[in-house]
Amino acid sequence: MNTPRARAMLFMGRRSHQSHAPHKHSPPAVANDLVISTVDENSGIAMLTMNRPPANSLSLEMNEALCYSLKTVEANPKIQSVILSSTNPKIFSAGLDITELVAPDNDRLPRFWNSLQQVYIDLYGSRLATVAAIQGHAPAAGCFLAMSCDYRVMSEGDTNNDIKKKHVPTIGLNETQLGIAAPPWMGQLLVRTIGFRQAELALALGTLFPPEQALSIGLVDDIVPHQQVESGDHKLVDLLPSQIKDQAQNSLLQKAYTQAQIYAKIPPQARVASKMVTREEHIFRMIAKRDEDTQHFCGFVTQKAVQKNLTAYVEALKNKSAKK
Ligand SMILES: CC/C=C\C/C=C\CCC/C=C/CC(=O)SCCNC(=O)CCNC(=O)[C@H](O)C(C)(C)COP(=O)(O)OP(=O)(O)OC[C@H]1O[C@@H](n2cnc3c(N)ncnc32)[C@H](O)[C@@H]1OP(=O)(O)O
Repeated sequence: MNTPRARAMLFMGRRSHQSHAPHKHSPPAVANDLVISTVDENSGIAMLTMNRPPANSLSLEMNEALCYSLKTVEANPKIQSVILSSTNPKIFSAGLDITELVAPDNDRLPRFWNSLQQVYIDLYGSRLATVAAIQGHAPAAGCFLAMSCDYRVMSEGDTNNDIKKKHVPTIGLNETQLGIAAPPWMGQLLVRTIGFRQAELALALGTLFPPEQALSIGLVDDIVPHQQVESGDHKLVDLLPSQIKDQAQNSLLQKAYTQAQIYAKIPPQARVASKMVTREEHIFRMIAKRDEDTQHFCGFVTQKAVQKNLTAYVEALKNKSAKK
């Protein structure tokens, strides 16, 4: 697998194993509205908008929809950049769908984990320039999605004095707060993003960072004030479906779009080659340990003590939501 040809194919949007019979890790071709895809061939920019209410949590189907949408956009040679965003103004993604982990089905659990691994392989190794537009919370695997992109722009949130309207999003790998640990490849992604010591602290404490702190440690590349702008000055907004059009008229997506334009102007071969330099080793190391990682995950999650923690956590989430 780790040959020059396999490496090049990974980053050119094709997987070396796809030329053979369907591989057990290949996500099935799914088409649904869990991820809304908007493509503007004139600018070379596309947008994938996560649309799984209430929290864009990552279920098996959501992971498959993300991979499918990304691959479909990648197959269009006119597209060079993609923006990853959310239809929920307050949540980018709440991370793994915790209900997948509670009293799991023996057959579905490894398929679920494989689908998450595939999101990492496809997104972190995409030939496209990827920009995360983080409008709301991005805990755990929500943070992982953002870290798998090339650039992260985060909204400062609504710091309105009215406490009811106030909303400050946070981002980070908070797994230890749930009594679980981020898998090695996810934790390593944090190390690669913010450096060893900051990551060591953040992983142990399960820190969720508000936008300014996230910027200061390099977890995001830019933050923008929460504000509406009069109108989009780019064509992509005009193409968006009505359900996200209003939301798109904001400074966050404008900024993400500007960054996507900057990437789209770089000669693609050079941009992709430079991405390979920093990412291929990490991706291939994960692929080599993929089955081991799945076994470890399934063994860990099905432990009695872990099940007890997770059940209590889901209960607490539901109670909190019911009290609103
Ligand atoms: C060495 C170790 C090797 C292997 C390890 C093995 C295994 C470990 C696996 C580790 C990987 C973990 C990665 C993860 O992603 S774990 C998931 C972590 N996610 C969270 O902790 C986020 C939980 N959610 C929240 O904190 C809040 O919901 C949030 C801040 C995102 C938004 O808050 P808000 O107040 O706006 O909304 P809520 O009312 O809380 O929620 C709205 C509804 O959404 C449901 N919800 C929220 N999050 C999830 C989720 N992650 N999964 C499923 N459902 C979720 C919530 O229940 C509400 O639903 P309703 O009750 O209204 O129906």
